[in-house]
Amino acid sequence: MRSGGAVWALGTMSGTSLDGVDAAMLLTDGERILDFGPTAFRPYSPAEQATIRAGLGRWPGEAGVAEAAEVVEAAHAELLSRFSGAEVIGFHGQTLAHDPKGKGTHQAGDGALLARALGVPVVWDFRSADVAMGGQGAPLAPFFHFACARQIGATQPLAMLNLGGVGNVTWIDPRQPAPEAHGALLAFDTGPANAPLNDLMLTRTGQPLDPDGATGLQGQVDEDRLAAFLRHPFFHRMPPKSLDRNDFHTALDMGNLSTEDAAATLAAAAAAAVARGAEHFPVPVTRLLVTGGGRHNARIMAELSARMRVEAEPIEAAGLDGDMLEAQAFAFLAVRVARGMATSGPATTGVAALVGGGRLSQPD
Ligand SMILES: Nc1ncnc2c1ncn2[C@@H]1O[C@H](COP(=O)(O)OP(=O)(O)OP(=O)(O)O)[C@@H](O)[C@H]1O
Ligand SMILES: CC(=O)N[C@H]1[C@@H]2OC[C@@H](O2)[C@@H](O)[C@@H]1O[C@H](C)C(=O)O
Repeated sequence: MRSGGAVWALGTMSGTSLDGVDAAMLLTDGERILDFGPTAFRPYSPAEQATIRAGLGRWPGEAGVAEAAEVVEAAHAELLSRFSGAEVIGFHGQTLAHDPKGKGTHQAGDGALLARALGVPVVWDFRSADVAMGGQGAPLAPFFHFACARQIGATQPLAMLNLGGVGNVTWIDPRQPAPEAHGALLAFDTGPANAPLNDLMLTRTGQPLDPDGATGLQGQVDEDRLAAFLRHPFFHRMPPKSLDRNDFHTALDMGNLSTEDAAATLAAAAAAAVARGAEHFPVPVTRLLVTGGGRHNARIMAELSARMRVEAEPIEAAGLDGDMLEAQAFAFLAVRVARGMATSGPATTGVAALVGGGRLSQPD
């Protein structure tokens, strides 16, 4: 990869919802976004998804992990071979386990193998260095969110909220000179987002999600269960903080509630968790831009607008692509890693100092 100026980078994300792999091209110098390029999505087949699911919660060397990694690598190799012109690839891999204060963080998939298969340098293992230095290892998108805020011409503090399996929010002050600057960012995982709702829908209806929030829109929120959920110790921790996909499993038991009421309650829980998190924002935001699949859930969006002092808008309202933002983030971060720039800091992961995580593997 060239050492200066903007380059085309190709980023990927295989998220906690296990639906598939996103890939996106980005023209960037690691500071600014010069252009957005083509994007693509490759779903995991049910069999592939089952293999990955069997590896969830497992650590390198444990049963099922090698098989999950093979699925992840093959899916990425197939998807990424459809692109051309990238000088570097940012390969996130699939998080199987995340326990930053304990065993560490584990993303399945070998970037060195992909570099050889694709003939392009690959940056990967983005989270380990941050965890090794005492950080949460997540979220990592915030430095990219800062660049996005600049790119859309924001002049006042705003928030970008990703509602995937887990939720994560970035508070941004675009008046600061750079994401590393003191007071530019505050980021953290907000709580569970779609994962518990997907699990409920699958168990109760056989459908993998609540389409557009239609089921939740028909139900009533169980306020007692919501209040019990908000008593979880996670909400009493100061940010930055991060979550594993299943950290809230027992706190979100919907018992014998009807499917409609359970879906409404889980949608409200996702939104209430964000509102709780927003109490930590240094100053209130002028916009709440929502990315990730949860922005399609009308019940979650309505609950967000009701619980925050600002309307929740899909990030498309600002001209950004809510399906591809995470993949674009890892394209951006790959360029930063390759150029020795920081990818996280005290305000985004709680790490002691600015860190440039990630390993760079050359094709030969
Ligand atoms: N039309 C829709 N209606 C309701 N929910 C939807 C819709 N489309 C997507 N979702 C929800 O969004 C989820 C996928 O979101 P996304 O792709 O942002 O997650 P991810 O990137 O895998 O997760 P994470 O960001 O936690 O790693 C789906 O599992 C589903 O719950
Ligand atoms: C450990 C891990 O993979 N975390 C993911 C997950 O998905 C959403 C949320 O939990 C966030 O912390 C993170 O991903 C995004 C892309 C991030 O690092 O910014």
